[in-house]
Amino acid sequence: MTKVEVSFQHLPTTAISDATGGHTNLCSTIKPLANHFKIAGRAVTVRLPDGENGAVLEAIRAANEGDILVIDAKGNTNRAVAGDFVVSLAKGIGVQGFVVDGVIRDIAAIRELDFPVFALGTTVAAGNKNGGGKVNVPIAIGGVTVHPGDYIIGDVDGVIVVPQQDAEKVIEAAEEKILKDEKRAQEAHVNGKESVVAYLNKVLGK
Ligand SMILES: O=C([O-])CC(=O)C(=O)O
Repeated sequence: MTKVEVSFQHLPTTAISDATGGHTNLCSTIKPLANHFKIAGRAVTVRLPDGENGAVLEAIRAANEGDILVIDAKGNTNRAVAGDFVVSLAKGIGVQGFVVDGVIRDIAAIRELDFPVFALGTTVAAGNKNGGGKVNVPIAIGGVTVHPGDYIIGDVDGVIVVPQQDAEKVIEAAEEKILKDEKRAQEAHVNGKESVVAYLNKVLGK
């Protein structure tokens, strides 16, 4: 794993969002399907025709260990982009998780596989298999453009895209923000109620 990947695995999404100004946070309707799901890795992108899911298999074949499949399913909530079988294939080759502007099925089995999926929700219906779709092209998902190889970081607070070329400066800014927040918490709590009041007076003015 690279130094950048290790850093993203340890940084909270909130600090990364503060560092990026929140401009590349996915729409909050894309949620982890279990609260403990956490991902940080590089994007393999998938663009699906509405209601289709065949290209997900091509993306799994193209992925390297630790990659995250980021799937533009056009917001379709009637047809699953994957179920537990497809997820088991992805897990089998070391894919870290899925981020989907759409839905999946077999959620109980996927939770049992402990495979992180971030999605709009679930459905019972399989996706259509008429073909089409593209792997590793620029996509738009949750209001954000994602290029293949961009960093994707997600947890229960949400999902963020960090363009490859911005990664190092975002990590630096996020680390600075964490230190600043720690200093602020220390100042506000060092001496019980008295220091909380002093902090509020400082911020709000007397
Ligand atoms: O075939 C599908 O659409 C997905 C599916 O059910 C599975 O992966 O188990």
